[in-house]
Amino acid sequence: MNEEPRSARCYALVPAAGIGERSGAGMPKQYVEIAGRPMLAHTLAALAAVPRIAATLVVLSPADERFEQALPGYGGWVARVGGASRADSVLGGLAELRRRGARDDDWVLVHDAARCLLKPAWVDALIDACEHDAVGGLLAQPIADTLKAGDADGRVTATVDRRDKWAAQTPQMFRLGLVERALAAMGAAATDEASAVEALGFAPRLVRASMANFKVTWPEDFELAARWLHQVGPSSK
Ligand SMILES: Nc1ccn([C@@H]2O[C@H](COP(=O)(O)OP(=O)(O)OP(=O)(O)O)[C@@H](O)[C@H]2O)c(=O)n1
Ligand SMILES: C[C@](O)(CO)[C@H](O)COP(=O)(O)O
Repeated sequence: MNEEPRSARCYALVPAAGIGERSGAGMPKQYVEIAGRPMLAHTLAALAAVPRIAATLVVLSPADERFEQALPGYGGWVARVGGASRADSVLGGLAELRRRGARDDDWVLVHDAARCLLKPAWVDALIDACEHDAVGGLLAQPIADTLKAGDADGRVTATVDRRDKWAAQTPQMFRLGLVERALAAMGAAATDEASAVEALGFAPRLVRASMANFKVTWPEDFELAARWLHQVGPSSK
């Protein structure tokens, strides 16, 4: 079938099919209320405030029974195609984007549901930096602390040179065709999209964001995120 010519679009894909084990919340952490709204609602609001994103797809677990109650009336794209690993969930979402008309050369910005402090301005900075790039890239933050390697007993085994080290964040922005091929090749071992793309021999662009774009992972992170949202307010710019 011949496809109508059009310029590349930007889609967002939000993997939200995890169980949040490390958070200790006793429920998938994306539904824990932070500053009066489920974490996932904050994340989706930030993406919705980026006009260059044509549509956002939320990837849920097939067993998810909370979404409709947590985000009543949500009008965006939702698909219950999550898998056992984050990479599986993203791959399921990419196939769903194709079913909804996305093409090989469209950009996909994969963003963790668990990074609920995202600011639209950081997403715009990522798109500005990557939309004419041959590979794509990711938000990231240079490491500010001295970096240690440790053993199973919690003892330092080495101090690691941090000068060229960055903490990878999301969104991570790649062409649909490239990131799909990369994740399919690497499978569940890919903890982010960039590592899969790197394994194909490409060098994704690092786009500096902020430590505030942290991933709510541990129990204490909920309070940190709530304080931020109460003091700074929801992500509108
Ligand atoms: N099988 C999976 C695992 C993770 N994720 C999503 O990937 C993002 C980042 O993963 P992480 O912070 O590790 O979340 P969880 O897997 O839920 O947490 P944990 O590892 O503590 O169980 C989250 O938005 C999570 O919902 C997903 O969609 N599908
Ligand atoms: C994608 C990610 O947030 C980049 O830092 C991270 O790799 C997710 O890791 P997790 O193992 O799912 O916590």
